[in-house]
Amino acid sequence: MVRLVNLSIGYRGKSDTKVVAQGICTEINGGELTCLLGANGVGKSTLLRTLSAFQPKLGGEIFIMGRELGTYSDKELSKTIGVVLTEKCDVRNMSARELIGMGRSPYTGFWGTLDKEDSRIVEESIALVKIENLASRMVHTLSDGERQKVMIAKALAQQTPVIFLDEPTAFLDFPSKVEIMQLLHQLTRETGKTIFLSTHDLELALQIADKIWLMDKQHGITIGTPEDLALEGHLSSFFARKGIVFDMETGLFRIENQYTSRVRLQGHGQKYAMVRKALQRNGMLANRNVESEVYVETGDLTTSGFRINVPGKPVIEVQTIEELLSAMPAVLPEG
Ligand SMILES: Nc1ncnc2c1ncn2[C@@H]1O[C@H](COP(=O)(O)OP(=O)(O)OP(=O)(O)O)[C@@H](O)[C@H]1O
Repeated sequence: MVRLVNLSIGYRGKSDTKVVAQGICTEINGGELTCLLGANGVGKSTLLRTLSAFQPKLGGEIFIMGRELGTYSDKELSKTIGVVLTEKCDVRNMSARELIGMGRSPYTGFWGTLDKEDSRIVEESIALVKIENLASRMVHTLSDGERQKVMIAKALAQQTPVIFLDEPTAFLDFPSKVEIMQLLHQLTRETGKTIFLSTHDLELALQIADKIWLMDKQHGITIGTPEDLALEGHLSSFFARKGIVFDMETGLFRIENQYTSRVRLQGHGQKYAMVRKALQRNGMLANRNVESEVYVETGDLTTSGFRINVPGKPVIEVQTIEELLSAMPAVLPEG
């Protein structure tokens, strides 16, 4: 669907040229959700803007459905690529439904009058993004997240085979982030669309994307399924920062804890997992393999409370993890 041949992107100034990335040779497949990840300023927006023909490339070629981007007319382009960028659109006196209707403009006549079929597609797009409640609102009264959803609906109404989105989940609350990513993923599956988006929502991308592009100043762009990137060590090295570790078991990142003491746990299931999490968050390395004289019986969901066992002392029983956390420092030697 999208093929990049030796693409260079960046900014041509009057006296100098700023190259943001070069030598990009790769493809974006149809029917797949591809997520572009990278640190602030690495060039994600520049790449998306270049692929959307909003800014000129520095060199190389961009083929969209077999044709070089430069050979498309504006009208052809608007029937081929739907774009959702981060720039705020300054529209006043227009309802969300009317703005979404503008997604139909490549198909309507000069006056932009929507026929029955256009209106049906607009309503369908509104329903897909689940913003029926926003459709009649004026665009300038919407919150950032609400407006973002409207822009996504507009891109859907445009019915293009390719959609590029720059940080579509940036302003959304967590359930909306998940919903939008799932919707985009489902669209690639059901309609064979090519959807390429940039995001800082790492965890979500790793769980939902078919392909991940890691963009990095040092290595350029590394591409693969989230799982291949994990196995090949790209994810851990890409996000190698103090305090962040890639957990191979879950395939997700977690915050590294600094442990000052250790304690053995006995138990299983959810209660075991939550006790482990709480103790580790508080600097106590805790699991069933740790060797320590003091140990905590977490029990399971059929038992109540938690039991702290200290050699030579009566068992301490507590009811909540909060109580457990306050009791532990007094019974646990450091180190
Ligand atoms: N108009 C411009 N002229 C010159 N340089 C620019 C211009 N716009 C952006 N840049 C620079 O290009 C580089 C890439 O910026 P870009 O906005 O593409 O990064 P990004 O990966 O999208 O970042 P973020 O995650 O913060 O949105 C940065 O160094 C930025 O300062």
